[in-house]
Amino acid sequence: MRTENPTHDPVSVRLVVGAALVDDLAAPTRLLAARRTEPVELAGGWELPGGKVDPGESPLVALHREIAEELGVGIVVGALVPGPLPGHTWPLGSRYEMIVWFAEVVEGEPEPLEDHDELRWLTRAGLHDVAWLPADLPIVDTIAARLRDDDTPRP
Ligand SMILES: Nc1nc2c([nH]c(=O)n2[C@H]2C[C@H](O)[C@@H](COP(=O)(O)OP(=O)(O)OP(=O)(O)O)O2)c(=O)[nH]1
Repeated sequence: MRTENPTHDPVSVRLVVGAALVDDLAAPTRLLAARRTEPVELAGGWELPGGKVDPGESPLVALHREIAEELGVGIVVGALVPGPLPGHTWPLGSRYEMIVWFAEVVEGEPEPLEDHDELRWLTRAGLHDVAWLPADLPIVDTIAARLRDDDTPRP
């Protein structure tokens, strides 16, 4: 049985993988945010697509699996979004830690197939237009520092 663990002991904390999906890994200007549909206490909160690593599964395999299941796309994975915990993970409350990579869609168009009911591509200026889950706020700030301002002319 898992125990509550405020110190993020990796033995009892479950690893979650997340994708910071950007429009272009080489020159990112937009980040994909996804609105959760469950559980009820998290529904309506915005997050990075991803999910729990299955027992015996490698984190990168889990990332590709979760993104294919949730969004129906293939991705290429870039650099880590380095978190403050050992292994560059990010704390998600006391039960989970998340490892986050930048990634870019290389096959398909993202759709909210599973676990989400809306997707939005956010520019750096609009990153806080959605209500991120609380644990995601420092992650989003770190991603923001890597995004370029979107100066593409719009019709
Ligand atoms: N995927 C994801 N989960 C997050 C983020 N922020 C955050 O607090 N969480 C929490 C929500 C959940 O409690 C946990 C991840 O679980 P999940 O529900 O996404 O995992 P899963 O897709 O494998 O779901 P399940 O099959 O176990 O139901 O981490 C985030 O940005 N992305």
